[in-house]
Amino acid sequence: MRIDIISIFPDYFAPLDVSLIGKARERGTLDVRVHQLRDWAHDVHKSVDDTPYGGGPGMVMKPEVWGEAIDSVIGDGAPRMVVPTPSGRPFTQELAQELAGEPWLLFACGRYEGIDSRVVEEYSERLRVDEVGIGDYVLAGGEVAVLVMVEAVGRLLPGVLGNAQSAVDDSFAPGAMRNLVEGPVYTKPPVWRGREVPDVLLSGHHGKIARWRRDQALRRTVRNRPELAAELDPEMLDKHDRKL
Ligand SMILES: Nc1ccccc1-c1cnco1
Repeated sequence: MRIDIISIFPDYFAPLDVSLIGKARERGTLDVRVHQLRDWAHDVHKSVDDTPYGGGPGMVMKPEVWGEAIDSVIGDGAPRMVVPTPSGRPFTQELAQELAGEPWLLFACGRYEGIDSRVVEEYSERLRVDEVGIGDYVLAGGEVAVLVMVEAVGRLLPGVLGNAQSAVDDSFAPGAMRNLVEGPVYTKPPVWRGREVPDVLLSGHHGKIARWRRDQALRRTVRNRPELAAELDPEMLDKHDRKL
């Protein structure tokens, strides 16, 4: 997979040089290219934003600069374009799985009050463009959102995770864990400050362990994410005697 990121803060993406994503880049599984938007700003101040039409606070990123940058980066190609924005569709594990199936992604990182809306309009005629939010809070720019999305997508690519099974067991993963968060996890020592690991996990009985884990996942989902629990099959909740 190729990923292009256009931003006025390319250094924000240094974390993509390390850990899982860094190794996937070294192996060639992932080809991440970060571009400085200002390279396509031609005035002496390399300005990329201006005051919003209609007035109001903040600044809006200029369409000309973005148009030149995107045209230069994609050429005649047609990557799937993702624009992080607080007003976008929610980024979910399902969307991460979908994006992980794409051969080429282009992330357009806006800052300030956003990118002139004609940029999405322009490229929606030629590319699949998704405006995507990572949560209901305000960031200074899209860079952090892109880091979140690249990590969530990158770890789903073949060979990136040491054990492909863990992607299946992930919280929210489609299939058995859909609308469920993961339950508690434990490792050695078996007793720590007088606190013991649940016996079932030491039993070696895989069926019982699987049932216990699912029960714990249900309990935690009901406790921490009641809105997800509400989506679960009521039979599952009754069977596990779940009380909100
Ligand atoms: N607040 C923001 C500002 C700029 C670009 C993205 C965001 C964002 C994305 N998801 C939540 O917030």
